[in-house]
Amino acid sequence: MAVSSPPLVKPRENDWRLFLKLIPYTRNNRGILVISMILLVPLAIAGAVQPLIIGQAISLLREEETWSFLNNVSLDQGINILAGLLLLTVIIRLIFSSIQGYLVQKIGQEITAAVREDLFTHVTALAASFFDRTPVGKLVTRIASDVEALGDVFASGAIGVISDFISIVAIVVTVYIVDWRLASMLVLMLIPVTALIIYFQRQYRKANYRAREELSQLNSMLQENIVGINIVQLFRRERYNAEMFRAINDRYRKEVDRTIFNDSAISATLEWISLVAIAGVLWLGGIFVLRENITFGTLSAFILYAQRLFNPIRQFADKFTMFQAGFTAIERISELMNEPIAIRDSQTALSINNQLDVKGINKKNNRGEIRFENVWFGYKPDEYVLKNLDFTIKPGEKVALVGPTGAGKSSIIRLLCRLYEPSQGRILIDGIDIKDITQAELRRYVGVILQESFLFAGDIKRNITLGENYSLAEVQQAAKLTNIDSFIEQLPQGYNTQLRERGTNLSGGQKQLLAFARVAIRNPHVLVLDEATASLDVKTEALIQEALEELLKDRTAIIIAHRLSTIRNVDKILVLKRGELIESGNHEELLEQEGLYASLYKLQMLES
Ligand SMILES: Nc1ncnc2c1ncn2[C@@H]1O[C@H](COP(=O)(O)OP(=O)(O)OP(=O)(O)O)[C@@H](O)[C@H]1O
Repeated sequence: MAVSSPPLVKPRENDWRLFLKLIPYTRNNRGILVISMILLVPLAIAGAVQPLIIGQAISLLREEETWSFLNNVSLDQGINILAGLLLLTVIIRLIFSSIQGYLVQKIGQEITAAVREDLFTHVTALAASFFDRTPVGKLVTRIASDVEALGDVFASGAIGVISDFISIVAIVVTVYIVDWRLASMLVLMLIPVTALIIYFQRQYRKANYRAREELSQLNSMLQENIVGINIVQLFRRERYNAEMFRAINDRYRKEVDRTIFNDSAISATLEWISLVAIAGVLWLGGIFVLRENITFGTLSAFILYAQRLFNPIRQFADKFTMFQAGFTAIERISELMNEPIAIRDSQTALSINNQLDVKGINKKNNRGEIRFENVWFGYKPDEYVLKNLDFTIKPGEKVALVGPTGAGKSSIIRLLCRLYEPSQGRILIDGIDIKDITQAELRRYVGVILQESFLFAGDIKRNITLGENYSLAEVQQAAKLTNIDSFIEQLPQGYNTQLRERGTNLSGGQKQLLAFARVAIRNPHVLVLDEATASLDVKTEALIQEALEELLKDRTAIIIAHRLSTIRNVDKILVLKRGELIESGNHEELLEQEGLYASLYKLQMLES
């Protein structure tokens, strides 16, 4: 359980480059995207002319110079026309902004859904070694809340920023048309504001990245404690773990505090500067009015502009903070997306389909041969757990792997199924390097039953078919073949009995029985049992052994068992010690050799 402070990972990729990664996701929504962009133009224009109309109304009342078409109408009529125009701009903004808001949210949701889907597909394709080093909570945070943060960017930010930008441009252009001197003063004030905002944004971004990292840790710890709740409670680790949780929680809170500080600093700067801008306009504009350079109406319009100019900037800044959070999210998501899929189907594998002849049409006599050719393997480079393994298992042969804990038995199975790849050497099935076989084909050919099988939430039938297209009759037949049909039928709803997540409403042995049916239905040519019967009681084990004899007929089998009495009848026993193959032969031969196997066997006999 890692509780140390995560290293500060500085944002590496250029923000806009990160953003460009999302462009392919807009493919299906280009039409809507274009419409929502077009709607921004009338929205910005309607917003920019409002202060002008109000300025004109004041000028009209003060009998100053106004737009020419107002000269020919009475004061009443003029005010009515201006009020009507103002109302029109309000209605345009109201209607267009709601349509635009809806469209943008819609695109945002679609993009996030697509990103989430891609991420899920990618993560599930990653090799076992990736999952060895990545905490589950971290992955869940990335797929769930980072993608959500990205969604926020689109839902309320992305197009909004463009909209704010267009509003700022529309206002700047309008003020320059009305009076360039006052306009220049306003624009000059934007420079220090922008500099300050950029500074606070940067700080925000860093703090936000750290906050997300801390959140990942928080979720990892939470997830670990929930999954391991039995151990936590049995060993009374509640207070100790709560203390660790408090430490991570505290670090998370501090980082979030920092983001809030920077966010508030931006709002405060803008609040302050917009007041200064209004004061500036009043001061300079007041001088111009006294010199009769400009009208009262123009001055009023400028005061409104000063206020309005900083409004979109404030929103711009607000959204920018959201953007920064979004960039952090994209960065973390793309880190995950860039994680290479270490074990891929090779071109050879893809080009020659059905090499292993899963259905067994061609190579009837030579099926299920396994060969390890000088195989070396380590989970970490240069720390070999399997050393120079070289053996052949003939078609139809039943072989047991025996050896002390940590000898490397399970690692052999993981290599055979290509969950990991050998550091050196080759593994061949029926004479074909497993690298040249698609993973789908290989895993169909080799059926594995582990000591503990994982069950998914859903019914029994689905836990056997795992979503593949098997009929109920086939499921029943597989259950019958493994002698577990009567167990399933006595469950309240038979094959439709709902299982809870991880199969918590079944006993360890019952879960194991389902695992047998799950493999039997797939009819693999090579069967691997990794301590598969260890959690069964003697009676059930006998039942399964009987079924196994049936199941193992004409198939190659590799059996790992600590109880040596269960493997006495196999054709060959391979004895491993610290990753090396030290003995091989059948039970009698090995007893005669009086090596490790003989001593292990005698020890177990004495115990029993
Ligand atoms: N995912 C992993 N990452 C790093 N090291 C691992 C990993 N899995 C196993 N090991 C190490 O590899 C060695 C062989 O483990 P393996 O599980 O193959 O042994 P085993 O013979 O099946 O043991 P057991 O009988 O206890 O199941 C052990 O020293 C173990 O610590």
